[in-house]
Amino acid sequence: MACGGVILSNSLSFYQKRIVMSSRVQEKNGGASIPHVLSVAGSDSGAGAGIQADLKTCAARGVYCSTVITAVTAQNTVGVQSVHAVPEDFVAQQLKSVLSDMQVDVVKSGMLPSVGVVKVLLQSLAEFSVRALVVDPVMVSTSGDVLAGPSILSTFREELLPMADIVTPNIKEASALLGGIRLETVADMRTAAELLHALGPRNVLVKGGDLPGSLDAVDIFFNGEHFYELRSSRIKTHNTHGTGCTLASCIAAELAKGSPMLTAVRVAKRYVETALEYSKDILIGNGIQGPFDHLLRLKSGSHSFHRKDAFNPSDLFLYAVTDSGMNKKWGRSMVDAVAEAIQGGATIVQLREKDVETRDFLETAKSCLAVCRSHGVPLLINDRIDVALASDADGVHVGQSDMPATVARTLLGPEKIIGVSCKTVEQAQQAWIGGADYIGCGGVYSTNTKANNPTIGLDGLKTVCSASKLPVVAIGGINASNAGTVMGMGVPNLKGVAVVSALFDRENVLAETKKLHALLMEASSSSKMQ
Ligand SMILES: Nc1ncnc2c1ncn2[C@@H]1O[C@H](COP(=O)(O)OP(=O)(O)O)[C@@H](O)[C@H]1O
Ligand SMILES: Cc1ncc(COP(=O)(O)O)c(N)n1
Ligand SMILES: [Mg+2]
Repeated sequence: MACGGVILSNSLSFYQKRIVMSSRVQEKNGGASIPHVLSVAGSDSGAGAGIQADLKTCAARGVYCSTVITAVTAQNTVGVQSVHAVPEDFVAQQLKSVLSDMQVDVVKSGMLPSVGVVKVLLQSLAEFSVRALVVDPVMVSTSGDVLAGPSILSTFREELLPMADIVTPNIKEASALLGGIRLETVADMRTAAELLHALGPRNVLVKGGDLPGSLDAVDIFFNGEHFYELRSSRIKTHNTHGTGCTLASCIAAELAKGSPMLTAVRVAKRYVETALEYSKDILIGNGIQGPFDHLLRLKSGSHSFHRKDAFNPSDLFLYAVTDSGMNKKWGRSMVDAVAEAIQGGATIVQLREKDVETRDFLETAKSCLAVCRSHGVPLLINDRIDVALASDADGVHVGQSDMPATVARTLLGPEKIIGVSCKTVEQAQQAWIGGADYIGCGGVYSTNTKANNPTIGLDGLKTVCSASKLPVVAIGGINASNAGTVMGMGVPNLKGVAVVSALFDRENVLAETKKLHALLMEASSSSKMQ
C-alpha cells in the first residue's frame, strides 16, 4: 500500500522524517507552516472526549488541528445515548477537503465506527502522504458504551494497525484486539504490547488507566526492541472521561512538532496527569465520569504551569549521577554510560564533572543531552548554571555552597528544573522558598564519592522528608544492598534514590541499572501495599 507516511516511517527515524518534511514546508507570502494534526474521530456532545478533546488538546499544545468527523454521538457524563454514523462517502469528502489543501503532519484516528470508514481513511492515506499515523483503537467508551463493534476487529488488526506509527489501546481494547486474552497485571500488559507489535505497528502503548487494583497509572510502551514502563501518580478523580483521546492527540501534537516517539508519549502522559490533577475537583454534569479541563494553561499562572510541565517528581525514581573517573576506569565514554543507564531504567540523569575544562564539560553535556532527549529523560548539570544554560540542559543540581536556589531560578527562568542538596529541615525549607523543584537528601550512608560528608542515616532522611514541601531523592552510599530498605520505608515525599558508584563503578552499567530498577519497583510497590 502506497501510504506515504508509512513508506517514510519504515525506513527513516522521526528526526530524518522531519528533515525530509522541512524541505516541503509550505511557505506562502514568506510565512511558515505550523505543526498540524488531523483528527479523524467522533464528536462527543459532552465535549470531554472525541473530536472536542482533540481540538482542545492540540490548542493547549500549540498545534493546529483540523477535523474529519466520523460519527456524531449524543453523549454526556452519564454515557452515550445515541450514535449517528456519518456516511462513508461523506467521511471521504471531508478527508479529501483537508488533505488536498492543507499540509497535515500527523493523522490521529479515534472512533472509526465501521469497516467502510477504516477503508476510506486508508485510501486517503495512500493518496496523501503524512509523517505519522497515531491510531487510538476506540471501541468502548469509559462508560461502557460500544463505539465500534466487534466486526471492526479484523480490519483493525489486518489493515489499520500495520499502517500505524503507534497504536494506543486501553486494557479492554488490547484484549479485544488479541482475541479476548485476559489482561490483569502489568506483566500481562507487556505480553499484550509484544503481541500487538507483531501485528505491524511501529510502536505500541498499552494504557493502564483501567488496570484493576493498580495504585499508579501505568502504561507499557514497546518499540519492538525495548519495553518502557511509564508511571504516573493515579489522580483521585471522577473526571477521567476523554483521557484516552487526549493522550493520543497529545502524542500526535508532539510528533507534529518533531519530537521522537518516546518523548512524545512521555510528554503526553505528563500532560494528561497534569490536566487531571488540575481538574480533579471540577463538577460538570451529573454522571459518574466527568470531563477535565484541557486548557488549564490559560487559567493557571503560566509560571506554575511551566514549572509543573517541566518537572515530574516521579522522574526522581532512579536518579543516575555520573562520574567521569569511574567511566574512564572502565574504559567507556560518558555518553555510552548515560545511554546504558537510561536503557536500564534511569529516570533522570545528573552530569557531575569535577576537575574538567569548561569547554569539555559543555561538549559532554551537549552529547549527553541528545541521548537524554531522544528518550524523554531529563538531564541536569551539577553545580554549573552556565553549562546548563549553554547546553540547554533541563536544569541544575546545586549544593549548599553553590549558587542559592533563588539566584539559580532567576538565572535559569521558570521552566528549568532546580534541585538542592539538603541535610536539614531548615535547608529543605530554604530550597522551597528559593523556588527549587526537588531536594537531594543525604548522605544517607557513607560513600567514597564524597569525602568528609557526614551521614544523616535513615532517621535523618525520614525527618527531612516528612517536613519537606518538595519531593525528595535520597542520596549517599545507596546501592543494590540497601536501596530496597530506603524505598521500602514508604516515607512521605521520598520519590526515589540517586546513585553514583552502584551504576558507574561497575563493569556493566546496563545490567546494574536494570537490577536496581527492579529492586526499587518491588520495594516501592510493597511499601504502598502496606
Ligand atoms: N486517574 C488517573 N490518574 C493519572 N493518569 C490516568 C488516570 N486514569 C487514566 N490515566 C492515564 O490516562 C491515559 C489514558 O488511559 P486509559 O484511561 O486507560 O485510556 P482510555 O481513556 O482509552 O480508556 C493513560 O496514560 C493512563 O495512564
Ligand atoms: C466520540 C467519542 N470518541 C471516543 C470516546 C472514548 O473516550 P473515553 O474512553 O475516554 O470515554 C468517546 N467516549 N466518544
Ligand atoms: Mg479511560
